[in-house]
Amino acid sequence: MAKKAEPMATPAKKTAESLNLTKSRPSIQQMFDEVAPTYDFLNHLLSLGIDNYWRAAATSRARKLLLNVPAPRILDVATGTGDLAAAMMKITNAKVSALDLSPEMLTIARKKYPSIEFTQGCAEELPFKDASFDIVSAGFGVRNFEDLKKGMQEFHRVLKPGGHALIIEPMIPRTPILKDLYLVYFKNVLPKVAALFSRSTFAYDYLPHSVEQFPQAEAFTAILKESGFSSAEYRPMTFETSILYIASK
Ligand SMILES: C[S@@+](CC[C@H](N)C(=O)[O-])C[C@H]1O[C@@H](n2cnc3c(N)ncnc32)[C@H](O)[C@@H]1O
Repeated sequence: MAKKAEPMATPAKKTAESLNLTKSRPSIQQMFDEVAPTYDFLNHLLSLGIDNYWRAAATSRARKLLLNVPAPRILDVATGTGDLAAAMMKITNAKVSALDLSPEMLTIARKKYPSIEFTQGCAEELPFKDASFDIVSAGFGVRNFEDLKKGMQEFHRVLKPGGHALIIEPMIPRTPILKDLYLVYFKNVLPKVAALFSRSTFAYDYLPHSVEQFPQAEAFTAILKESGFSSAEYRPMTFETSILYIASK
Protein backbone atom coordinates (compact mmCIF):
# COMPACT_ATOMS: atom_id res chain seq x y z
CA MET A 1 0.00 0.00 0.00
CA ALA A 2 1.31 3.46 -0.92
CA LYS A 3 2.52 5.47 2.07
CA LYS A 4 0.54 8.65 2.72
CA ALA A 5 2.73 11.68 1.94
CA GLU A 6 3.66 13.86 4.92
CA PRO A 7 2.23 17.38 4.56
CA MET A 8 4.95 19.84 3.46
CA ALA A 9 6.17 22.07 6.27
CA THR A 10 5.52 25.73 5.41
CA PRO A 11 8.45 28.19 5.65
CA ALA A 12 6.80 29.66 8.77
CA LYS A 13 6.64 26.21 10.42
CA LYS A 14 10.29 25.51 9.53
CA THR A 15 11.42 28.84 10.99
CA ALA A 16 9.35 28.17 14.12
CA GLU A 17 10.89 24.69 14.54
CA SER A 18 14.45 25.89 14.11
CA LEU A 19 13.99 28.86 16.47
CA ASN A 20 12.58 26.50 19.07
CA LEU A 21 15.72 24.35 18.78
CA THR A 22 18.24 27.20 19.11
CA LYS A 23 16.27 29.81 21.13
CA SER A 24 18.89 32.18 19.71
CA ARG A 25 18.59 35.39 21.76
CA PRO A 26 18.76 37.87 18.83
CA SER A 27 16.06 35.91 16.97
CA ILE A 28 13.85 35.66 20.08
CA GLN A 29 14.24 39.41 20.56
CA GLN A 30 13.39 40.08 16.92
CA MET A 31 10.31 37.87 17.11
CA PHE A 32 8.97 39.69 20.19
CA ASP A 33 9.81 43.08 18.64
CA GLU A 34 7.63 42.04 15.70
CA VAL A 35 4.70 40.78 17.76
CA ALA A 36 4.77 43.74 20.20
CA PRO A 37 2.14 45.96 18.49
CA THR A 38 -0.52 43.21 18.55
CA TYR A 39 0.72 41.27 21.61
CA ASP A 40 -1.85 42.48 24.16
CA PHE A 41 -4.79 42.24 21.78
CA LEU A 42 -3.90 38.69 20.66
CA ASN A 43 -3.04 37.55 24.16
CA HIS A 44 -6.48 38.48 25.48
CA LEU A 45 -8.27 37.20 22.36
CA LEU A 46 -6.49 33.84 22.13
CA SER A 47 -6.73 33.11 25.86
CA LEU A 48 -10.35 34.39 25.96
CA GLY A 49 -9.21 36.92 28.56
CA ILE A 50 -8.10 34.25 31.04
CA ASP A 51 -4.44 35.43 30.92
CA ASN A 52 -5.32 38.24 33.35
CA TYR A 53 -6.77 35.72 35.79
CA TRP A 54 -3.48 33.73 35.67
CA ARG A 55 -1.46 36.86 36.48
CA ALA A 56 -3.92 37.67 39.31
CA ALA A 57 -3.44 34.13 40.70
CA ALA A 58 0.37 34.58 40.77
CA THR A 59 -0.06 38.00 42.42
CA SER A 60 -2.37 36.59 45.06
CA ARG A 61 0.20 33.87 45.81
CA ALA A 62 2.91 36.55 46.09
CA ARG A 63 0.74 38.58 48.47
CA LYS A 64 0.39 35.55 50.78
CA LEU A 65 4.13 34.84 50.68
CA LEU A 66 4.90 38.49 51.52
CA LEU A 67 2.58 38.83 54.53
CA ASN A 68 5.48 39.48 56.90
CA VAL A 69 7.52 41.68 54.55
CA PRO A 70 6.70 45.38 55.18
CA ALA A 71 8.14 46.88 51.94
CA PRO A 72 8.64 44.03 49.46
CA ARG A 73 10.90 44.35 46.43
CA ILE A 74 9.67 42.49 43.36
CA LEU A 75 11.35 41.88 40.01
CA ASP A 76 9.27 40.82 36.99
CA VAL A 77 11.52 39.21 34.36
CA ALA A 78 10.44 38.81 30.72
CA THR A 79 7.83 41.42 31.57
CA GLY A 80 6.82 42.08 27.94
CA THR A 81 4.16 44.80 27.95
CA GLY A 82 4.25 44.86 31.76
CA ASP A 83 0.92 43.32 32.84
CA LEU A 84 2.34 40.99 35.51
CA ALA A 85 4.55 43.78 36.90
CA ALA A 86 1.46 46.01 37.09
CA ALA A 87 -0.52 43.29 38.88
CA MET A 88 2.32 42.95 41.43
CA MET A 89 2.17 46.74 42.01
CA LYS A 90 -1.18 46.14 43.74
CA ILE A 91 0.63 44.46 46.66
CA THR A 92 0.79 46.92 49.57
CA ASN A 93 4.02 48.96 49.66
CA ALA A 94 5.62 46.86 46.90
CA LYS A 95 8.42 48.36 44.84
CA VAL A 96 8.38 46.66 41.45
CA SER A 97 11.17 46.57 38.85
CA ALA A 98 10.77 44.88 35.49
CA LEU A 99 13.09 43.66 32.74
CA ASP A 100 12.72 42.39 29.18
CA LEU A 101 14.86 41.60 26.16
CA SER A 102 12.64 43.32 23.59
CA PRO A 103 12.84 47.12 23.22
CA GLU A 104 9.52 47.18 21.33
CA MET A 105 7.68 45.32 24.11
CA LEU A 106 9.22 47.75 26.62
CA THR A 107 8.14 50.83 24.62
CA ILE A 108 4.54 49.64 25.04
CA ALA A 109 5.08 48.71 28.71
CA ARG A 110 6.45 52.18 29.54
CA LYS A 111 3.46 53.88 27.89
CA LYS A 112 1.00 51.67 29.78
CA TYR A 113 2.69 51.85 33.17
CA PRO A 114 4.79 55.03 33.52
CA SER A 115 5.28 54.52 37.27
CA ILE A 116 7.14 51.19 36.85
CA GLU A 117 10.89 51.13 36.27
CA PHE A 118 11.57 49.04 33.15
CA THR A 119 15.06 47.89 32.14
CA GLN A 120 16.14 46.32 28.87
CA GLY A 121 18.29 43.26 29.50
CA CYS A 122 18.41 39.51 29.50
CA ALA A 123 17.36 37.03 32.15
CA GLU A 124 20.61 35.08 31.92
CA GLU A 125 22.63 38.15 33.05
CA LEU A 126 20.36 40.11 35.38
CA PRO A 127 21.78 43.59 36.07
CA PHE A 128 20.95 43.43 39.79
CA LYS A 129 22.98 42.69 42.91
CA ASP A 130 22.77 39.38 44.77
CA ALA A 131 19.91 39.07 47.28
CA SER A 132 18.00 42.17 46.08
CA PHE A 133 14.41 40.92 45.79
CA ASP A 134 11.74 39.18 47.87
CA ILE A 135 9.92 37.87 44.76
CA VAL A 136 11.09 37.28 41.20
CA SER A 137 8.19 36.65 38.82
CA ALA A 138 7.96 35.67 35.16
CA GLY A 139 4.78 35.25 33.10
CA PHE A 140 4.95 33.13 29.93
CA GLY A 141 8.60 34.07 29.47
CA VAL A 142 11.06 31.44 30.73
CA ARG A 143 10.17 29.02 27.91
CA ASN A 144 11.94 31.42 25.54
CA PHE A 145 15.24 31.70 27.42
CA GLU A 146 18.30 30.74 25.40
CA ASP A 147 19.87 29.20 28.53
CA LEU A 148 17.07 28.13 30.87
CA LYS A 149 19.29 26.87 33.68
CA LYS A 150 21.42 30.03 33.69
CA GLY A 151 18.19 32.07 33.82
CA MET A 152 16.92 30.11 36.82
CA GLN A 153 20.31 30.46 38.55
CA GLU A 154 20.04 34.21 38.03
CA PHE A 155 16.51 34.25 39.52
CA HIS A 156 17.98 32.42 42.54
CA ARG A 157 21.00 34.74 42.81
CA VAL A 158 19.00 37.99 42.92
CA LEU A 159 16.50 36.65 45.46
CA LYS A 160 17.00 37.32 49.18
CA PRO A 161 17.33 34.24 51.39
CA GLY A 162 13.73 33.09 52.02
CA GLY A 163 12.58 34.78 48.77
CA HIS A 164 10.44 33.11 46.12
CA ALA A 165 10.26 32.74 42.34
CA LEU A 166 6.76 32.67 40.83
CA ILE A 167 6.68 31.47 37.24
CA ILE A 168 3.62 31.08 35.00
CA GLU A 169 3.80 28.99 31.83
CA PRO A 170 1.21 27.53 29.45
CA MET A 171 0.53 23.86 30.22
CA ILE A 172 -0.38 20.95 27.95
CA PRO A 173 -3.25 19.25 29.83
CA ARG A 174 -2.46 15.73 31.04
CA THR A 175 -6.09 14.53 31.05
CA PRO A 176 -6.46 12.79 27.62
CA ILE A 177 -9.69 14.44 26.37
CA LEU A 178 -8.57 17.90 27.51
CA LYS A 179 -5.18 17.32 25.89
CA ASP A 180 -6.74 16.39 22.51
CA LEU A 181 -9.05 19.41 22.50
CA TYR A 182 -6.28 21.75 23.59
CA LEU A 183 -3.81 20.56 20.97
CA VAL A 184 -6.33 20.97 18.15
CA TYR A 185 -6.94 24.55 19.27
CA PHE A 186 -3.29 25.32 20.00
CA LYS A 187 -1.79 23.88 16.81
CA ASN A 188 -4.52 24.47 14.24
CA VAL A 189 -6.84 27.28 15.31
CA LEU A 190 -4.54 29.63 17.26
CA PRO A 191 -1.78 30.11 14.62
CA LYS A 192 -4.40 30.79 11.91
CA VAL A 193 -6.30 33.38 13.95
CA ALA A 194 -3.03 35.04 15.03
CA ALA A 195 -1.79 35.17 11.42
CA LEU A 196 -4.72 37.46 10.58
CA PHE A 197 -3.40 40.13 12.96
CA SER A 198 0.30 39.64 13.76
CA ARG A 199 3.23 41.16 11.86
CA SER A 200 5.31 38.04 12.59
CA THR A 201 4.90 35.22 10.10
CA PHE A 202 5.98 32.47 12.46
CA ALA A 203 5.62 33.56 16.14
CA TYR A 204 2.33 31.75 16.58
CA ASP A 205 3.70 28.56 15.00
CA TYR A 206 6.66 28.82 17.39
CA LEU A 207 4.29 29.09 20.38
CA PRO A 208 2.82 25.53 20.32
CA HIS A 209 6.26 24.06 19.47
CA SER A 210 7.92 25.82 22.36
CA VAL A 211 5.19 24.83 24.84
CA GLU A 212 5.17 21.16 23.79
CA GLN A 213 8.92 20.87 24.13
CA PHE A 214 9.33 22.81 27.35
CA PRO A 215 9.86 20.72 30.52
CA GLN A 216 6.53 20.63 32.33
CA ALA A 217 5.48 20.10 35.97
CA GLU A 218 7.92 17.69 37.74
CA ALA A 219 10.49 18.10 34.95
CA PHE A 220 10.64 21.87 35.46
CA THR A 221 10.55 21.73 39.27
CA ALA A 222 13.60 19.42 38.98
CA ILE A 223 15.41 22.15 36.96
CA LEU A 224 14.47 24.74 39.59
CA LYS A 225 15.99 22.57 42.32
CA GLU A 226 19.12 21.91 40.24
CA SER A 227 19.43 25.70 39.84
CA GLY A 228 19.72 26.13 43.61
CA PHE A 229 16.15 26.46 44.93
CA SER A 230 15.57 24.56 48.16
CA SER A 231 11.99 23.68 47.21
CA ALA A 232 9.81 23.90 44.14
CA GLU A 233 6.16 23.04 43.58
CA TYR A 234 3.52 23.67 40.93
CA ARG A 235 -0.19 24.35 40.67
CA PRO A 236 -2.10 23.64 37.43
CA MET A 237 -4.77 26.26 36.62
CA THR A 238 -7.90 26.42 34.42
CA PHE A 239 -8.28 22.75 33.36
CA GLU A 240 -4.48 22.32 33.21
CA THR A 241 -4.03 24.92 30.47
CA SER A 242 -1.67 27.01 32.56
CA ILE A 243 0.71 26.24 35.42
CA LEU A 244 2.12 28.29 38.28
CA TYR A 245 5.52 27.26 39.68
CA ILE A 246 6.53 28.38 43.17
CA ALA A 247 10.20 27.96 44.11
CA SER A 248 11.82 29.07 47.35
CA LYS A 249 15.39 30.09 48.13
C1 LIG B 1 5.17 35.76 25.84
S1 LIG B 1 5.96 37.24 26.36
C2 LIG B 1 5.37 37.41 28.02
C3 LIG B 1 5.18 38.82 28.45
C4 LIG B 1 4.54 39.06 29.82
N1 LIG B 1 5.34 38.54 30.89
C5 LIG B 1 3.13 38.58 29.94
O1 LIG B 1 2.76 38.13 31.03
O2 LIG B 1 2.36 38.70 28.98
C6 LIG B 1 7.62 36.68 26.62
C7 LIG B 1 8.59 37.80 26.86
O3 LIG B 1 9.83 37.22 27.26
C8 LIG B 1 10.87 38.06 26.78
N2 LIG B 1 12.12 37.29 26.80
C9 LIG B 1 12.42 36.18 26.08
N3 LIG B 1 13.64 35.74 26.36
C10 LIG B 1 14.15 36.59 27.28
C11 LIG B 1 15.38 36.66 27.98
N4 LIG B 1 16.35 35.76 27.77
N5 LIG B 1 15.56 37.66 28.87
C12 LIG B 1 14.58 38.58 29.08
N6 LIG B 1 13.39 38.56 28.46
C13 LIG B 1 13.18 37.58 27.57
C14 LIG B 1 10.40 38.46 25.40
O4 LIG B 1 11.06 39.60 24.90
C15 LIG B 1 8.89 38.67 25.65
O5 LIG B 1 8.59 40.01 25.91
